[in-house]
Amino acid sequence: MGVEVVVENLSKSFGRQRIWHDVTLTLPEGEVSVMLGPSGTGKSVFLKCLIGLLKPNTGRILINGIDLVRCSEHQLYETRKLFGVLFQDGALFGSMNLYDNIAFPLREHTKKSEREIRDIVLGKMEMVGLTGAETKLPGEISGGMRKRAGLARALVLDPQIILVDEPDSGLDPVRTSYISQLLIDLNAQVDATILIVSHNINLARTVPDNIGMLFRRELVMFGPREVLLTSEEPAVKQFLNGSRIGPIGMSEEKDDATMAMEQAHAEAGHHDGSTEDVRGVVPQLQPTPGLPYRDAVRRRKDRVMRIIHTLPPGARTGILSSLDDEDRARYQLGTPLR
Ligand SMILES: Nc1ncnc2c1ncn2[C@@H]1O[C@H](COP(=O)(O)OP(=O)(O)OP(=O)(O)O)[C@@H](O)[C@H]1O
Repeated sequence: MGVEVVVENLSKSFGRQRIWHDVTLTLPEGEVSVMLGPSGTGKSVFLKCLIGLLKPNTGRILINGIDLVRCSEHQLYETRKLFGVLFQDGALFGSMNLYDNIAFPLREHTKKSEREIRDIVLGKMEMVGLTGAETKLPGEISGGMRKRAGLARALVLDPQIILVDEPDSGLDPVRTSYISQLLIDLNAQVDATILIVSHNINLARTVPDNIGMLFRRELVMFGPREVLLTSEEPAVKQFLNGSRIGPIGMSEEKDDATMAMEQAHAEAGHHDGSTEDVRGVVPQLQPTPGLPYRDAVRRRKDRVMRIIHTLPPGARTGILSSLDDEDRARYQLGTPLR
């Protein structure tokens, strides 16, 4: 299972340029979180600080009791092994085919035989829907496929924390929905802690368990998805609606069988992730039918129900209306009026 990441009073400047300060949040173990924010607010810098590629000026980043800001080089090296990172462009080597790109971390960091490597690489390629593309070069495939290949490579060392920088960048809305579904499916299968940096509203509405937002060099908020999605905070409302009014200034063909299967899933009530001018809390994506249940869902419900009395009314309503009869019995809430 994924590990918890605790960030306390983190600040980062480059020279005299303050990027953000006093950022405090916890990425709960095995849950999916999204960090939103307008361009240039330092989301990528935040990811790089988490993995130790950039050093924050003050604050702590605690993982398994180790503070990454102050630990030794050896501890940082060891802790980094817990991470898998998908960079914006996939960061693939242009001269290597997908198989060798994905095998690269295994050949660099492990003593596994080529036979073991083959099993792992093909397994991860299947997980991200790239079976059969082993010999393709990164330059020969679409942006969506490159993201998938980058994700497969991020997964080969079985990370407990997965950082994803703008999975939607350069993708059309349909491919973005597929990547969204893939991230939820991955979480169901590997139960890793996932942090996604994005400014895609649909992805933020439908994928994460928790959402935060950076704006004006601060973390405006971070918490259960229902809090941000029902927030009256002007910057948050404006951002979610993609409006100019507010404080923020200026692959592939699908075959018939797949289409029929997806239609059947939709008719069976599986939400497809689309949101058309929807306000407030929309249903969260669920794993594709046939995949395991996301363990994070139960853990998050327990966690959120413990703090629900501290949350704003809109968030409380959103959380309570997402509970089914079994949940209501579990949390001793009685039967709602229908
Ligand atoms: N290594 C660096 N040295 C100096 N300044 C940097 C460095 N890395 C990032 N910055 C600055 O930090 C600021 C935040 O950049 P960052 O890429 O984190 O923003 P972002 O929120 O991820 O933006 P976008 O959504 O457009 O990708 C920018 O002003 C950038 O120029």
